[in-house]
Amino acid sequence: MQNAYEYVSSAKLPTRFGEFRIHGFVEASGQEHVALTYGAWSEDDTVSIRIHSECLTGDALFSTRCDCGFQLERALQNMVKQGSGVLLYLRQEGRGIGLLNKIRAYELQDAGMDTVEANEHLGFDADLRDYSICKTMLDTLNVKHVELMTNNPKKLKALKNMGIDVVARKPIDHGITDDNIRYITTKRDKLGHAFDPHLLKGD
Ligand SMILES: Nc1nc2c(ncn2[C@@H]2O[C@H](COP(=O)(O)OP(=O)(O)OP(=O)(O)O)[C@@H](O)[C@H]2O)c(=O)[nH]1
Repeated sequence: MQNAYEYVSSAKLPTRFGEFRIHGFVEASGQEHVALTYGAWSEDDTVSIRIHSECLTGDALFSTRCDCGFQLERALQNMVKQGSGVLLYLRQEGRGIGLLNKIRAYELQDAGMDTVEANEHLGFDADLRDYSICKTMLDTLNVKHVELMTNNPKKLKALKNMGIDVVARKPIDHGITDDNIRYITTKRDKLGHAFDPHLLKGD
């Protein structure tokens, strides 16, 4: 493989929400990522996108410890409702520390630490994610102008730094539960996420 990131192949992906296409990408390290697309656009259009980092527990195992699964579902539903959109699904589990380290971090959180303290106790930064593959993915999918579904300012900054025109941010305040309210307020207070204060009034 000559480039740091490469497109591999695409196929139909029917889902419970509608029929998407799935596009595979690989890093030089061998790490695999996927994008889902719904509908069609041209280069001048602003496309609604979600960049979502892997969360096996939330996305596939129905966990309510975090808001990940709720946001993933809402993002796909939004794309279908709007008639088009792109999901960049990045395989950087646990904000980059990996699945088993996330479970170690959960054990520390069960004993009283917050999500940032737990990462740091394990010797990791609070957030180890890298968004550089998004440029290859968006270029391959002919997306130049985006509306990003996120509450995370780091994702907006990363896209702008790689030359993507971020036209707007669309909040994705979905899936706040009693189980994840501390996780969400810690994201707001320590990681800089934007949340509608009305949704967090009970914290
Ligand atoms: N280390 C760690 N990672 C977690 C924890 N809970 C969830 N995660 C991970 O956090 C990441 C959340 O990713 P996203 O949903 O893309 O993004 P976000 O930073 O919350 O930003 P939004 O776009 O606003 O949702 C996933 O990789 C999850 O696996 C936790 O307690 N500790």
